[in-house]
Amino acid sequence: MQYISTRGSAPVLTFEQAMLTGLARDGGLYVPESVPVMTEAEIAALAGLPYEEIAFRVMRPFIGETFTDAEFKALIAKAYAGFGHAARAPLKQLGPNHFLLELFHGPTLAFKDFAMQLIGQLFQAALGRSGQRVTIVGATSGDTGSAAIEAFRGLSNVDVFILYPHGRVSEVQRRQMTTPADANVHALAVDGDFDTCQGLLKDMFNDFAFRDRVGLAGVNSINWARVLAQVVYYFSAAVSLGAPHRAVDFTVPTGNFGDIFAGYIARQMGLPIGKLVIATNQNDILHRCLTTGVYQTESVLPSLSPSMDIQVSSNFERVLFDAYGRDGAAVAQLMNELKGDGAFTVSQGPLEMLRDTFASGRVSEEETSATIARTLKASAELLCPHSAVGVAVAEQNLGANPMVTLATAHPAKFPAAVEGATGIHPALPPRMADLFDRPERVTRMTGELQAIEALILERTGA
Ligand SMILES: Cc1ncc(COP(=O)(O)O)c(C=O)c1O
Ligand SMILES: N[C@@H](CCOP(=O)(O)O)C(=O)O
Repeated sequence: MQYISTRGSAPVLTFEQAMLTGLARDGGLYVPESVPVMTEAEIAALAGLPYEEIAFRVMRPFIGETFTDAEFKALIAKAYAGFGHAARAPLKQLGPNHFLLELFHGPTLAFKDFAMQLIGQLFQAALGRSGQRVTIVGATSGDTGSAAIEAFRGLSNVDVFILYPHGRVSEVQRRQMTTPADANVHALAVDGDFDTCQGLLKDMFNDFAFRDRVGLAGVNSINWARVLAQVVYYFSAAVSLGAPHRAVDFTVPTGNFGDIFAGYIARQMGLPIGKLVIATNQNDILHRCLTTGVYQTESVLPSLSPSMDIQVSSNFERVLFDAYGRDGAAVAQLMNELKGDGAFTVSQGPLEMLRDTFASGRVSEEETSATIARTLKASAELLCPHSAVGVAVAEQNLGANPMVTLATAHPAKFPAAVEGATGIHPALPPRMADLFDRPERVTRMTGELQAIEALILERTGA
């Protein structure tokens, strides 16, 4: 299995190289050269298996020779051992044909743990045998950062720097990033929004001298391994609802487009997914793009669902690559327009492909609150605001197939939004009960690239 860049002019890599590389050197994102397809019998055989075994069977064809089967199974087992639910990703029924996939039973209470706990293991194994040292830099709107810190804290061959937008993450998210005492963890509060942080990260990857000097690695969903690990729960959910013998629809609260892109890959692998629905908050660039054909950035509006306050959805590039017939030059041209003008127009053929592949919907702040309140009343399920965006859009898209909405975070990560909607203050799990008593450690930064690079060089001694 080989990996190619969406911009067509970076070296072709193995799974291990793509995982450790993050962003391609031509600025593109790595994707598999071709997506392996599972037969109907292979998919049917997943029903009833433990999550870890499904993970092994779904991901194995993508990893090539990087790990033996026994090694890979052991790493998967370690990755999910700390989850607080035996099913890892349990399904709850919300209505006659509507299910919630709870993805928040990992150590940091968000879906990011599914991929981050695994790539923590994969990085350790790969770096352990090569003796290499890396500097992980991540951009976060709140959840990726805490999941990355949890997965990499305390490791001797990794430093982890997390850039988050100052004042734009929830207090629980901030404390999850600023309270770990490990010397290899560095939380940086940056003036700006998530797009500022992600832009800085991409600039670091494009600064080859810096990138090579610090051994830069990325754990955002620009890293293919992140997407791959997220493909698994589409399979586990769908087979428990009758796939491959019937199709299942999914609605995904969407920001950086990594999670829904994982659903797109699951469908390409042969999983019968009917509708694949993008749910956005008021930062609705993806919904507008599908509706009008124009991908036009606007300023990011702070919302009740801050982790989705994103305008530059990195993984959209991956689906554009397919929509443009895997023409890397055409994708590079669109991305240059985006960088220069803040917008691009999708041509007619690719737009039709996108519209055939995805449905979409946008949810206002009022609807988000109302959905949290309504769902609690109807189903006794307390939703986080991101999951509420998903449920609201899913309800507009219910059809004959079972609909699964991804519940991407635990309500206790966003107590103000949940309390505002329901009057209930969601409690953190007991293991995190002292989060507000732990001392914080954070460095405030302006959004200046050179200053951040200088700080990373100084802290790593590179
Ligand atoms: C809680 C939550 N829901 C949804 C999303 C959106 O996911 P994605 O960026 O993969 O589209 C995020 C951030 O990524 C998140 O943290
Ligand atoms: N919502 C995310 C934004 C970054 O997404 P990623 O999946 O690309 O890491 C966050 O919580 O940080």
